Amino acid sequence: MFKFFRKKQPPTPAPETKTPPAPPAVPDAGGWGRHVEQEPPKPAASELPPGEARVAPQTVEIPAAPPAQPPSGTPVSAPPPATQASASEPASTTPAPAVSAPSVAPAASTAGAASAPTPAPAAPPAALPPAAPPAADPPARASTEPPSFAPPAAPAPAAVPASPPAASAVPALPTAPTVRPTPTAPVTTPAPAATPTPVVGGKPRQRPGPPPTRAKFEASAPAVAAQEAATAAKTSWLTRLRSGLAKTGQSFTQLFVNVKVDEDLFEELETALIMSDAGVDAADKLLTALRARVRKERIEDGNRVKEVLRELLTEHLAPLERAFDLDRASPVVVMIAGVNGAGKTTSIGKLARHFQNEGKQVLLAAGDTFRAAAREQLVQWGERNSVAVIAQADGGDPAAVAFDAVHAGRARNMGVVMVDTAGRLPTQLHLMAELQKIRRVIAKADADAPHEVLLVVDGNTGQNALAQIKAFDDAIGLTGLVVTKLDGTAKGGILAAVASGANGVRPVPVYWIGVGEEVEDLQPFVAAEFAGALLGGSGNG
Ligand SMILES: Nc1nc2c(ncn2[C@@H]2O[C@H](COP(=O)(O)OP(=O)(O)OP(=O)(O)O)[C@@H](O)[C@H]2O)c(=O)[nH]1
Repeated sequence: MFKFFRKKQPPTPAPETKTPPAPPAVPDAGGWGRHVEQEPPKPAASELPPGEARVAPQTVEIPAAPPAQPPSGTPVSAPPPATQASASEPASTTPAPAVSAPSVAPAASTAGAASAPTPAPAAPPAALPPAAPPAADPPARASTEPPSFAPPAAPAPAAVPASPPAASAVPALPTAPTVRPTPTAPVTTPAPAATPTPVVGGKPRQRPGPPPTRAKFEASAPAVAAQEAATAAKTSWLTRLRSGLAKTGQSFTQLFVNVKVDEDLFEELETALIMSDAGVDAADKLLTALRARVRKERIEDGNRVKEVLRELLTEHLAPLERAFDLDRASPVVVMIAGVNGAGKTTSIGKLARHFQNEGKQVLLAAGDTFRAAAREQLVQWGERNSVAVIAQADGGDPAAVAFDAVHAGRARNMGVVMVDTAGRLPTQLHLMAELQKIRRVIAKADADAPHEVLLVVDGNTGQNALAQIKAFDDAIGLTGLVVTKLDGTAKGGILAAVASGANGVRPVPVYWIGVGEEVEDLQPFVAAEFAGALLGGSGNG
């Protein structure tokens, strides 16, 4: 199904009702290409009049798909759909006809046609009839919601268009052809959360308090095996973390080789800290404390100085370490923001897996309605993890998507709802206002939400990350950070700068750090591990 979704359609006759000129086809329909910074395809939500007359394409649910497609032509014997939808949504979604494979594939065609918001996409359909504006009156969306639940369509587009969602007046997501011969078997999405098969550890997190540990990323198994697996995973993670931060680590390591402990060493350490993006404030603070310890303990051994520095750095970073509480609400609504290409969507995909491993059911909201590839990317992650995705066609209103997703998440007793948003620079004020609107609208669906507002920061951006954190924090009140790409040219010291509140930044907790593109490359931030890796030492497990 997803293959079909991804299939790029020639930008031609697809959605007839869609007024806006279909943007040119995106050269990179694979969905993984980094997109260029661009203007939004529509007036930012914030710019719309209060009654916002844009017709939001109807929100649809792109159900979780089974990882492997059945061989085409093979009738899929309907595994009694324990799907999310069936579990939580009553009759309407599960019904017999079984065949309906709407939203998804069509989304492909829609996406295909409209999936080219590359340069400066067209304005939204001005002429289309107004639809329930989420901002003005979000609750109204609920009525239009019943996101059609679609069993994954077979890849090959065939002739049988399935019944489309509700509103056909809206360009919405068309229907999905399906190949299946027998209408009996809803090739149903293997209910993700309900059936914690491959991915899931199954047991809810017993979290209160303790610092994050790696063990949780291991699937549950017999105790011993799980323990071993956890140990192996941890070792592997530390190795990756160290290798990600190797550049900085080496520069510190060299300083301590056969070194005489004197003022020259402190000066070199100060330079190394500043070069690592730790900033002057953090460097001063750390070295002042280090000098004091060296004096007090009469340390003359370079390795011991390094150990002490690691302890001090750990203490310095500790306030940023915080366990992510998955049990505080149901669902925990997580809004994710960041500049373009920071790694938001990828991180959401990884986190979805991690949360599943914690025994939580996850629902994703494709709130990046600006870049078609972003939605496809999210759907792909959803497919991998058997997680449903709430989406709209291109040009949809991200706030509406967020609203619908939170609403659906509550109705279905999801554990976590993660809302992706389009990348934006803090200087794009109208887009920052749009982000604020998304946050407000989420709160209309659930007064306590979003429970977490995370900023994804590319670790390679160095000191510029501080400006990003401050701007996003001012705009939407961050509750946490995800720092990605620490495996690249990142120097890692930026976290020390955050911890020291450099440049007026609030020391926002760092929930996760990423050192690669694989799921296991995103792990909870643990101050001691990070300090060890940054200094090129053996890190503290
Ligand atoms: N090396 C490395 N690459 C990463 C990491 N996290 C994300 N990426 C890659 O960064 C690229 C951009 O990631 P996305 O998730 O698309 O970023 P985004 O913030 O959603 O992008 P926009 O939607 O354009 O704003 C992708 O190629 C990811 O695979 C990481 O920790 N390390």
